[in-house]
Amino acid sequence: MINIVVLPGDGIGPEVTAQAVACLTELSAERDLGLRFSEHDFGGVAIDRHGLPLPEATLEACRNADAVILGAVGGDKWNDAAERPEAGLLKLREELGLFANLRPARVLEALQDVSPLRPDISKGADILIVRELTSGIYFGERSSAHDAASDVCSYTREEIERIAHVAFRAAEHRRHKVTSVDKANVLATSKLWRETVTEVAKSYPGVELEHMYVDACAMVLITNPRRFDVILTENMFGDILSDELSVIGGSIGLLGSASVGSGGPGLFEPIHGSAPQIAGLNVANPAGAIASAVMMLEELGLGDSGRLLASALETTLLEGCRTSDLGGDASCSEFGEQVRENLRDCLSRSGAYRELFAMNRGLCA
Ligand SMILES: NC(=O)C1=CN([C@@H]2O[C@H](COP(=O)(O)OP(=O)(O)OC[C@H]3O[C@@H](n4cnc5c(N)ncnc54)[C@H](O)[C@@H]3O)[C@@H](O)[C@H]2O)C=CC1
Ligand SMILES: CC(C)CC(=O)C(=O)O
Ligand SMILES: [Mg+2]
Repeated sequence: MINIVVLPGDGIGPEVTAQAVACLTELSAERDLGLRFSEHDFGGVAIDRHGLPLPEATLEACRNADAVILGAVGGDKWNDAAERPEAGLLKLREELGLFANLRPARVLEALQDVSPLRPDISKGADILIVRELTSGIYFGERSSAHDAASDVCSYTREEIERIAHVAFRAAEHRRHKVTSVDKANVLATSKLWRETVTEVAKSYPGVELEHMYVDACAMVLITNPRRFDVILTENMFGDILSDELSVIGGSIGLLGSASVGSGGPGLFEPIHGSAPQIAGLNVANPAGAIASAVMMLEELGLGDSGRLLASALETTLLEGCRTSDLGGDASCSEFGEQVRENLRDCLSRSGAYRELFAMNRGLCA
């Protein structure tokens, strides 16, 4: 049995996670994966029901899980809460030791027409952002008085080393290039970042390292995205750059992510937020949540099943099924149902192949 905790969260979170979980449920039944799901309160909905965004029971369930699926949290409704929903998310990432956030993005041929960039600029762009997730300014001390406020940004060498290793290892399986993004012309943390990444790079002679300032990177992402393979960066820069990157491929609704770290359960969530303006309308794009489910299957060692789901998702987009963020009129649930339809197709073809291989093996024995 594989125990998956589902945290639907707020806004469009429940709508998109429902589609991802429905895909996984079908896949699990067909391939006998033994996935078992349990839902828990998290974010604004947990503030309403329990007075805080990350109740102890939810945290305990996550700690005991094999993987955690999250929708998104937050919304203006909780602006004045003692602890905001987003604070619960930071705490969950920290408690689970999830220091590495992997955010892959590709410009799919099927969606080239919705990329805001000219095809000669964006065609074939394929980038992995490796974002440090449990340190930096989001985790530093905060102070706030009537006329002044401060947020402290700090990094240790060890925190930079471990995330740098993740990026270099990923690049070894991709196109062998890491662009480390910082603001080392100004920030002390960035100077340490650059020095440490340069040192770590020596252990990966087959991977090219370049350094780039974050302001320049924001510009190059939209003028020449194909020059990037793996982008390695700190927490806040990675948060901002990944939203920018998502638009190159058509919509923020497309991107999934995996947060992993110290060997416990990973957290799998789309990169977008709770999009309160479109919540409850059944129009959100669930592709990012489904892409996160694909990453979860890979992380659980179920890569074959992950590839089937990825293929069903890509076929759905190829067929022209699109939610409104991509200029289409499919609803969130219609898009999810189409992915499942294509998944059934992939499953029956993979079943036929399995039978054929078994027959071949029999013939060759
Ligand atoms: N991981 C998380 O739980 C995150 C939570 N948030 C929270 O979400 C709330 C809203 O934040 P925003 O800045 O508005 O960011 P957002 O990502 O929720 O929305 C930005 C824009 O993208 C659109 N959008 C987002 N996801 C979409 C989808 N799946 N399909 C179609 N359109 C989509 C929204 O309608 C909006 O126009 C805030 O409370 C914020 O703190 C923001 C980012 C991540
Ligand atoms: C609470 C925020 C840091 C969430 C967010 O924007 C993200 O992780 O992308
Ligand atoms: Mg973000």
